[in-house]
Amino acid sequence: MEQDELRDQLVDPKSPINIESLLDTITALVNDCKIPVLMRMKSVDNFISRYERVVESLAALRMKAADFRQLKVIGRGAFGEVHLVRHTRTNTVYAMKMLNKDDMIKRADSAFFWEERDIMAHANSEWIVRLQYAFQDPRHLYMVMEYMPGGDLVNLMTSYEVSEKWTRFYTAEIVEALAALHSMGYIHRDVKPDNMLISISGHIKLADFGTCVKMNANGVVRCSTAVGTPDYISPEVLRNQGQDAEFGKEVDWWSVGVFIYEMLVGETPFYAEALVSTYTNIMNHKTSLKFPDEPLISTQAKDIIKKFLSAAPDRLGRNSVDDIRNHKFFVNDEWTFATLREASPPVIPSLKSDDDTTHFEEIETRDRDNAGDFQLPKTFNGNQLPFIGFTYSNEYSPVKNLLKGHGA
Ligand SMILES: CN(C)[C@H]1CCc2nc(NC(=O)c3cccc([C@H]4CCCN4C(=O)Nc4cccc(C#N)c4)c3)sc2C1
Repeated sequence: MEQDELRDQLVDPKSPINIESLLDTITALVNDCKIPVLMRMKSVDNFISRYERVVESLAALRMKAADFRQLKVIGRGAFGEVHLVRHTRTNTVYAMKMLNKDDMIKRADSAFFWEERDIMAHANSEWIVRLQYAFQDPRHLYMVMEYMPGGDLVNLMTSYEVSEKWTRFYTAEIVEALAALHSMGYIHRDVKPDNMLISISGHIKLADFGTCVKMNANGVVRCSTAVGTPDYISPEVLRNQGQDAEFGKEVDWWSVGVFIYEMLVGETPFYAEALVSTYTNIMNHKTSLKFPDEPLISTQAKDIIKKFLSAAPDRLGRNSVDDIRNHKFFVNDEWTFATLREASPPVIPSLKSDDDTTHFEEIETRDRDNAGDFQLPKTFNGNQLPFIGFTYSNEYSPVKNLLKGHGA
């Protein structure tokens, strides 16, 4: 490998040997070896005494949680929370997602975050929430993302009576967001109003990509675990519980059908008290899909819902997104799919300040006795290895500039 080719690799955010990944590696090795039992071995003890100080000074130079002031908890998921934070150096607010490494190691579930990191880091799309930084410490992964002060569409649906006009706008924006994600080669698999966030301008962005999976060359994924939220899950993903299923991006278009129905009717089409009944309704969607007499729903709205909530081979969007864009449901006199970004959204969030969180539900802080549940491993488990390479910064860090010969 030539000299300048190696240097290019060291500064390429997509290279597995970029400088951030190499610094992650030495940090992970020290943290995984700094265990009393292991340090009885001469080689480990010598290594730690040479590198422990180096890694500590490195951590002080790199991005860390202490660089951000925690303002409010604005969301919670299976392995962590999202906090509204303010970056002390730049005074900018961000949404910072923290994932607990212990939980992921314990449940052997420590790979799902790569898709989320890569999509938000490299999408470069106005339809996808942007990742500003990703970093880590021995206990957590951190994703510093743009703050979406309008909250999610669940919050909007509980705050307003959503008209067909509004539904048309938000559906069109989600169609463009999913088209962007699919064009990157990913399927979302958990499209639901919770993952549709409203920006300061009132336009929508897709968020929470933990369930995303990369399509193969034929545009399908083989994966048995049924991922997603019951109400929005497609029949083909449900049917192949456990077995090795093959499905494509049309699973996301099914969820859009559920979303349109929910915005217009006020509840999801296959909802039932018992989860197993919801599944039955989804499997029998041909007969279970019903439209109530109230509220009145236009024929074109019913038509597009039926075309999304149909069997995978005939589902709208299966062949091309244009089949969706050309559906008569979207015909209106204010915008087209080409001018959507310039159209004025139904709701422009009213905000008193850059850290206004009124559009987010109150979340009780979970007082986890952090000290309690963290025990030092007894031997080398390599618990830090799954997270090497996660660190990312979308600006040139001083180190990268140095390597590129631009000076500090
Ligand atoms: C089972 N395995 C395979 C994996 C399947 C996928 C998966 N996803 C997880 N995900 C989480 O553990 C998690 C943690 C915090 C927040 C959130 C979301 C859910 C609530 C809000 N949220 C979110 O991402 N919000 C967000 C995102 C971006 C910007 C803004 C703002 N403003 C807000 C999710 S854990 C896990 C296990």
